[in-house]
Amino acid sequence: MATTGSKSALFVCLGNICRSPIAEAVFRKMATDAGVADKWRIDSAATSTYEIGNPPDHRGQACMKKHDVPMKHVARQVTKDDFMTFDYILCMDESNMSELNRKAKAVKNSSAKIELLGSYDPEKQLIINDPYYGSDEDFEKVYEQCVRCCTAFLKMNS
Ligand SMILES: N#Cc1ccccc1-c1cc(NCCCN2CCCCC2)c2ccccc2n1
Repeated sequence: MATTGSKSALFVCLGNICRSPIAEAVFRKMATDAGVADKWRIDSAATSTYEIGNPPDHRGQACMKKHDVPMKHVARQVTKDDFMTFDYILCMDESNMSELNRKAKAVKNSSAKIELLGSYDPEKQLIINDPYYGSDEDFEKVYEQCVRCCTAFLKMNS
């Protein structure tokens, strides 16, 4: 019997051009491949205003093309509405977490569960580090961590 429950996940990082669009795209491909994409609202956002309106970083685009994962996103900053409408807000590091918790305090009825995406990693790599000043290798590590974490997160919510 088809379940009607729909769920929602917002992936967040500092600029929404490196880590969170990769996580969003990886999770969307997994949900699609599992035949449950229509049950999910999936998006990504930034804690900062640094890159609003920009596409994902070219190094991340190259990484995703290499792994045949479609990625199409325009950077945006997290909104008060996000805290009221998403079930999960999944972020990358402690700085994202503290910034999100600070923002959530200013939202009257914030209901989203704010968690580190890395808390789902079976290899226990809790933090997904910012690759902005890094190499293609660092983007590959972000991708591998997102695959492990999104696999576990989808399984837990299926
Ligand atoms: N900040 C920091 C930081 C610290 C350690 C490691 C990486 C970063 C870092 C720096 C970025 N943009 C350069 C500075 C931006 N300007 C900072 C001052 C206000 C005006 C904007 C990033 C942009 C997009 C995604 C991730 C980024 N991450």
